[in-house]
Amino acid sequence: MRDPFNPVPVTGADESLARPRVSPHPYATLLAEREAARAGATAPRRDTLLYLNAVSKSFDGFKAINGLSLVLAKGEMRAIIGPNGAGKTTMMDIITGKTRPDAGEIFFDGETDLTRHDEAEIAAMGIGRKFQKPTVFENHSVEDNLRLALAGRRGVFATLLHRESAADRARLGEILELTRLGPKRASAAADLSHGQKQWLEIGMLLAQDPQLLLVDEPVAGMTDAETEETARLLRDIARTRSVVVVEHDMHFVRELGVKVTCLHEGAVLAEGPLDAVSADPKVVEVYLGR
Ligand SMILES: Nc1ncnc2c1ncn2[C@@H]1O[C@H](COP(=O)(O)OP(=O)(O)OP(=O)(O)O)[C@@H](O)[C@H]1O
Repeated sequence: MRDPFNPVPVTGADESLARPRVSPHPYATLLAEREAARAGATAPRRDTLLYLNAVSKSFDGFKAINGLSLVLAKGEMRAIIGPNGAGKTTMMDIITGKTRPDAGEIFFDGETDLTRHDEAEIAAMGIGRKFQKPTVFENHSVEDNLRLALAGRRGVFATLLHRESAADRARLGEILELTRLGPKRASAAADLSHGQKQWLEIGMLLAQDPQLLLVDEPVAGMTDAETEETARLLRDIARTRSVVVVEHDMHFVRELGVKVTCLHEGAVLAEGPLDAVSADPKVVEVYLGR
């Protein structure tokens, strides 16, 4: 027979089911509410690859980054523009753990708090950074540069003992094709053009299979043809991973055809399609007022 005040049947097998229902303790209710609030607060960052909220960083009292908030979706490519000193490099330094922020939140892939990790850990998590100047091994062939990068995670001894697997060979072929360096695979890196060296370095980063690639002024010093090819290359890369590109060259940014964030004095001044951002009077003023 069922207890009319307790619809749970008394079976005897599980005594917990037989206990009468009581209202939760007010403290339990408070905890549940807090948990729900926390889940609500973290919901927006779950769908994002990179989440910066109210990030600040001062150098000797000067606010290089000042309440910067930025959200990058999984699989998104974003162009970051802004006049000299806007905080673009400092932002990249903070994301990659080279510089620690004074305040603010930075989450990677929804849940990982980047402010609790150092540079090496952040790189190992899948955030690759391409600096402006290419740093390839000049005396090695294109292929060997990529092989070293592919083997990078194994460590030096393991690399020396390692025999190239079919998977590595396939990946090498993919990266050569993606970076437009297939015909140059046997050439020494020293013999590549400036643009090709940049592509090789991008290929070396791809060998680490990053989820997020940060690229600092990739087309500085490139020919117009190389600049256009780099835009295509980055668009190809962004099919499988997220990319943040810092760039001054507006022709190149237009070629990328992605959402643009304009930084100024360490915060976001404007965000949206390039045409809208470049027509924004605030943006025009900071660029013309330089
Ligand atoms: N380590 C540091 N010590 C002191 N000041 C710094 C340091 N790093 C950056 N700054 C200052 O912070 C501000 C932002 O610099 P940052 O290099 O991030 O700008 P940027 O947008 O990358 O500029 P650019 O386009 O010229 O590379 C600048 O005023 C710079 O002088």
